[in-house]
Amino acid sequence: MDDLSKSFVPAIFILFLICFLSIALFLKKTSQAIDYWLFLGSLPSLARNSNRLPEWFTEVFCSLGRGSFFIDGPIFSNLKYFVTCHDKNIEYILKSHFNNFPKGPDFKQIFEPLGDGIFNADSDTWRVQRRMAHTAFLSGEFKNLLSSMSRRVVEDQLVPVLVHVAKTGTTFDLQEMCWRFAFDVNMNAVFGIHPRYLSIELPSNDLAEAIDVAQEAIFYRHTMPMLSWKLMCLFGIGREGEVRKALTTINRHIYEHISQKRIDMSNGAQTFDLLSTYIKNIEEHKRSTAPSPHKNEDEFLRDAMFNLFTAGKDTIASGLIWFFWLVSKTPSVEKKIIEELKMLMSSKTGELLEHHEWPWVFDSDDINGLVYLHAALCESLRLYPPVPINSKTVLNEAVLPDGSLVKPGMQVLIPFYSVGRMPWIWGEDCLEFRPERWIDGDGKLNLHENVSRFFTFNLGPRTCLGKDMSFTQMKAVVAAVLFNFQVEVLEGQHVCSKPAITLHMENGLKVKIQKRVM
Ligand code: HEM
Repeated sequence: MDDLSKSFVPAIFILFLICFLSIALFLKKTSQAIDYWLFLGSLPSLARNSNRLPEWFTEVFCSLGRGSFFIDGPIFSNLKYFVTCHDKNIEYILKSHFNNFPKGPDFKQIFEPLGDGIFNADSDTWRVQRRMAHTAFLSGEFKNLLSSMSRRVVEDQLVPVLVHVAKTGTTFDLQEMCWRFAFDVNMNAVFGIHPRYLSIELPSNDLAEAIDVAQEAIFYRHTMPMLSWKLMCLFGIGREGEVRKALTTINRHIYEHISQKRIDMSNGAQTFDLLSTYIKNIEEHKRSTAPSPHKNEDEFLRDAMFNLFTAGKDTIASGLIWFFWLVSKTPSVEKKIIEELKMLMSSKTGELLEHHEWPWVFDSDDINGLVYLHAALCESLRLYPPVPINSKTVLNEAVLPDGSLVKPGMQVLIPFYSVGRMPWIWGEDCLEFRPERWIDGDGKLNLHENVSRFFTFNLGPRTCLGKDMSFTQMKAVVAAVLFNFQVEVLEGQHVCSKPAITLHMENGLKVKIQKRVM
């Protein structure tokens, strides 16, 4: 063979191989509803859809017609995601084989502003946090505080603001009101503080703003290679520079609240917020002989409180805003909610509706038992789960109930958003807002039937601790708003979700309200 042929043969072989791989990969691309590129894997698809992951995952599941798929990163990277909305897989990962699916080291680094708080912790650190939080949430005093405080914030802050905008006929952003409400209620519940962020003047609040900055940066960390945001963090530039400043503000506020609380408690103040409960718990522990589980008490309290606060604030606001939007598009549901509230009011007061005082605020204990309102909230949380995607890391290789093989170090993504939108889980009418699916033939809530497919509050040992608290707060707001006001969502708005860890609206929800005439 001459020299020319010698160099031609390998070149032709390589060309043939490339053609073969390209055709194979092209075929894979067209059959999988998610692009697969030579060398790059599915990274281009992931990047293109990174600002609409919940919607994109839902589209992929529907076009594949099955509940799981893999996303491969570039050929030489170890990036590999397993995405699943298969109900049996979810139960396996979150419940029956919970220990094999921790949050993992990457999660902890991305969410490092949360410190060692409950969201960011695994194994023993998590167990300590979970035990303390569980005790605090279950206490009768805390539950009482929560229901009286939800009513107070609605009565003293939310309703007066809404009466004001109704009288002036002003257009306003309902999402912002929900944010402000959730901020105030959770400051009360966690720190025992009354910031009045929700008031007619719509004041600014540096803590609220700093938390938003930190949360946004955490979200964008998910979309970048770790090395790049870590370098930005090291040099304090871009979003990472803003996070540094935001964290200084957040820490200053939280440490101030902790030391003020200690002073108040040593002066004999009786408070039942979560911070007080934690401090009492730590003091009791010190009196026992057991070694303290906390290296630095204030740091422990800072992490614990910051986690509890962020857990409650954004989720409640998100749950509320999508609910109001769905109700505005479904007048039949609104009508039934108002009928239920009217009946409650008449039964409580014996008054004729025409004579009731306006605005009217319900007691949390009374509205907690309303069946249709509860069903409507569950239905909205199914379609718009405030935490749209949960993520876990695989510890040991496992074969999941649908036969998928997951390997150590792989990231598992569970899009709760998609779970609520799969016809094979919720039926062909899964995209309809139909609270009736939560009510049985006897007119009672059939939560039991939905327990194995409604994952909005997570499942298993890490189930949300604030579920009851969330319903109490959301019902208090919904009852006050819908019973007293007619909410008109302005036409022509583009309502879509914002890329974030919790599901918010990108452009808010502009509304006008007026007094409801019964
Ligand atoms: C509609 C409102 C809410 C929804 C949909 C919701 C949903 C969730 C979800 C999906 C998780 C699991 C997160 C994960 O594993 O990373 C979670 C955990 C948690 N939630 Fe909620 N949540 C809501 C409101 C609240 C409120 C008001 C609180 C009270 C402060 C709260 C406290 C917690 C806590 C402490 C955890 C951590 C549980 C653990 O890791 O052991 N949540 N929640």
